[in-house]
Amino acid sequence: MTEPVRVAITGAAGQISYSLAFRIAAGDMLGKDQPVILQLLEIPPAMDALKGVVMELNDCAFPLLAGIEATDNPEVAFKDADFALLVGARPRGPGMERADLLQANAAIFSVQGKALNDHASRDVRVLVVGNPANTNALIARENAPDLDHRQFTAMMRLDHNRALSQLAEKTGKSINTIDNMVVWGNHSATQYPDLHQCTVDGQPAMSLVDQAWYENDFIPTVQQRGAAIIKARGASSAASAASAAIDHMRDWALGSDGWVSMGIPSDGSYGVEPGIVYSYPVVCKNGDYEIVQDLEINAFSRERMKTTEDELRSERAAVEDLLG
Ligand SMILES: NC(=O)C1=CN([C@@H]2O[C@H](COP(=O)(O)OP(=O)(O)OC[C@H]3O[C@@H](n4cnc5c(N)ncnc54)[C@H](O)[C@@H]3O)[C@@H](O)[C@H]2O)C=CC1
Ligand SMILES: O=C([O-])CC(=O)C(=O)O
Repeated sequence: MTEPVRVAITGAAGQISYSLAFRIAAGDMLGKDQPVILQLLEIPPAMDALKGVVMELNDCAFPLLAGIEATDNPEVAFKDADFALLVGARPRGPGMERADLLQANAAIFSVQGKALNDHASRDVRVLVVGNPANTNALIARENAPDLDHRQFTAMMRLDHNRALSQLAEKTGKSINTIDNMVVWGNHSATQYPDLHQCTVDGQPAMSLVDQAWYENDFIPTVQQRGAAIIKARGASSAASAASAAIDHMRDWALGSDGWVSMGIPSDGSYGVEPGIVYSYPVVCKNGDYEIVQDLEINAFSRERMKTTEDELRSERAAVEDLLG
């Protein structure tokens, strides 16, 4: 029998986790032959609700679920964790931008970065979902000096999947026919979903759509999708966010089928300020990720990549005091 791995989830009694924890326990993230121990973190007022989640997880009788730890102590939740999904944070409501959550949520990620540094497996892979995800990942990482920067990533996969879905719908083709989708930058309204590298059924995507649809429909729809869901549902995306988190971690651990978008520490590729957590096209293999290099970037793309980079620089400046 394969040894179980430890998967920590924060905000475990929240909306996203209500989907996420069950899918991980079912084997959707790490495969149908990999047992998992779930280490669930909540804040004290939500511990009763978390008890209910644990009861339901048990009631599913998942064969791969080798244990559950429910706690309000980050040091316990992250102990020996191989994977950490940092979901717990306040979500935005109607009319807010994700950056409005910066002050409310930033402190959570400095505490959790320290706890990961001191207690997690030395190979822990961290995905930050709680918003504003990129800058929260930066805060967590800067508080974990003993871990490699590359172990801290932010979720851009929901944006990537939204872009795939919009393009599939527009072209009438299935998602499987689309390759080389890219979303650059911040998980915010400045993100830049880029179709210049993308193909549908082997044909350049930009030859299948007109520039007006690309600029005035596709880009803003993907950028504003989170707000559209909040307007429609009265609450932020939950099942689709959980699904994207599973995609992100699965690909990182087991390898991606082509390009995916991940928020990762910039190494200066494409002229982006080193250190900020910026979304790049990456290929995952052998448990690691590598930025897709040498793409041709036209003036239209360059301008948008810069706008979202500038936003990340100003978010970083706003939390300077929390950076370790
Ligand atoms: N990166 C992305 O693509 C997406 C990010 N999000 C973000 O994910 C976060 C969670 O969203 P939901 O699950 O819908 O919110 P929710 O409010 O339903 O759940 C959040 C949970 O986190 C818990 N929590 C708060 N502080 C905590 C702490 N210090 N430690 C552990 N748990 C803590 C709360 O008690 C609550 O149960 C929000 O910030 C939301 O904006 C949501 C969708 C997509
Ligand atoms: O929009 C929000 O606040 C939640 C989120 O990050 C998303 O759905 O992309």
